[in-house]
Amino acid sequence: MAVTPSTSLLSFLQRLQKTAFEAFGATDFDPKTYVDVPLKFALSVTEDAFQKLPRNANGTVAAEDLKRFLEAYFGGAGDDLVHLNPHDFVREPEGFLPKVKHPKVRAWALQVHSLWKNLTRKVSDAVQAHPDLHTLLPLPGSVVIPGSRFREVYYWDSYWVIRGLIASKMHDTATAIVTNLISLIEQYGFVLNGARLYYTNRSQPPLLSAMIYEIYRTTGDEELVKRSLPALLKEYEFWNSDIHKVTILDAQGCTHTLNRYNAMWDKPRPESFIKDQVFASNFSSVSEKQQFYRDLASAAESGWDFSTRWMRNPPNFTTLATTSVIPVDLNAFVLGMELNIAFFAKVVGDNSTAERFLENADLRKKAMDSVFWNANMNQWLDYWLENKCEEVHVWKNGHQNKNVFASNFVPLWMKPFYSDTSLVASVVESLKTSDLVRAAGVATSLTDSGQQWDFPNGWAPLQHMLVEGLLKSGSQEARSLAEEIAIKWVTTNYIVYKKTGLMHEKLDVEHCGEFGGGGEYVPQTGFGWSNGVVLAFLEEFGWPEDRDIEC
Ligand SMILES: OC[C@H]1O[C@H](O[C@H]2O[C@H](CO)[C@@H](O)[C@H](O)[C@H]2O)[C@H](O)[C@@H](O)[C@@H]1O
Repeated sequence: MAVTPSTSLLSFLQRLQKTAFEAFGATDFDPKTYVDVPLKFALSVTEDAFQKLPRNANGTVAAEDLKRFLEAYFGGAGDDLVHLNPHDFVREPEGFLPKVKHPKVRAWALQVHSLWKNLTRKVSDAVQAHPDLHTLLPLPGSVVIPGSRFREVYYWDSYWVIRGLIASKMHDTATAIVTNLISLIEQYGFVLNGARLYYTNRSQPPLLSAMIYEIYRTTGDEELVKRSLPALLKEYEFWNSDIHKVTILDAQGCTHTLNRYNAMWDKPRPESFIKDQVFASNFSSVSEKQQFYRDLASAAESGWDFSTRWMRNPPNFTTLATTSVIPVDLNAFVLGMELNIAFFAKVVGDNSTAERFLENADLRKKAMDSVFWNANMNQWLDYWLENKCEEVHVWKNGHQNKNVFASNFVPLWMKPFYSDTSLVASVVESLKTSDLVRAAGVATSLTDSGQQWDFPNGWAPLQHMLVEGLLKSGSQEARSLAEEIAIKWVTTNYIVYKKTGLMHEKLDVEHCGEFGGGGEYVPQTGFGWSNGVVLAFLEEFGWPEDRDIEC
């Protein structure tokens, strides 16, 4: 199985992380900080000084000594990404959110819009000059980061950041993000989870073609389409290579090819090294540990890190088996990629590529109908593989995951599904009665596991995909449900912002006006995709003067 080699810089920073954990203790400890800090001197010099630190009998370093060492030998985490004033930012762009009439909501939307200034960064010249001293990867253009501990650009977050930037009329900043992601494909063959050395072993939900589609739809930038197409074809190969590909023989005897998440990593994630090792200590053999680490990193590749969606026996975390799941949403995203590539190929006049990708999309649609669709629940369900090593898996009814997740409705975001009127009617009914739609938005799942991609958390990207899918269907009932969800989501973001002065990464959809929690790090603020989705919803639905905004 493919594994990306580790580097001596990462191995050293992992040792530093462990030493810091022992010296400073668990309270307020964020392991990611210690793999993000830039080195001031060559690795050999830094390692040498680290070796010479005084240690007590059990090998730990005193907190004061470690603090002094950190100050002398490292910059601050995030110092190597410098703030940048986006040149296309204006305080109130012409034509900004024309349907938002309520003065309070409009004033808040302008504040959210102004957050792009806080979140826009450029990789410092120091990284370009000495990449060996940084885990941050050099990028050609400006980026928009999610915020707080997420101080680098992320793949799928960027889609919703771009949707917000488009509402903010910041097309150049949006294009610069795409240019960076394309440069990652050129160098690594795929878009990384994020632009850090420790993310080079995995991707994230593939939405680059959707970003380019949205920018093209707004700007008509054919040049962008032309230079993106080769990179998209390369990315498509990555997702359809052996590690991500699964073949299924369905109940009618037809063979289908679908995709799964599968990170090229079988060690603890450097950014969460200690926690991963503690969980892996439940396994005795090396191969079991390696498989568990691969499944952890693959859950990170899915963007849903972590969730009962990937557990054989939820909520037991050590039963995580992401690579044994064929995920509904991933295949919907790849279907979208196929349609977008076909569209772009037409734009540049490459008709044979367009034809080929329309055929691929058609085959994937059939595969999704056959493997995921559950006509009793009127949802698309993830499929659990019995034995991952089989060349061809024989489809079995009992292997669909009957638990309800927001991802079970993501195919509705894609044209072949939202344009089927009778299908839409049954899916809308299913979503309404699913229990997912709560006081403040759509829940991620119905299981309160303590993991962040589960109940009661609601995430901006999930709200947006469902709302947009419902809207695009054109059905009146679907539109009403879309508007109901969007109003709930905007309201809870507004109230939380008024209470805390911040935009949050995830929200508690059971309680309007509360932010979310759970998972392996403290709740983060900033926050790229939340800002993007609020602006996109306000652009679409507006906010009338006579509608109060309260929980
Ligand atoms: O450090 C732990 C994990 O954090 C990231 O995941 C979460 O934040 C991302 C940025 O907003 C988001 O894209 C992802 O959906 C979140 O779950 C990171 O992507 C993981 O790889 C990392 O292990």
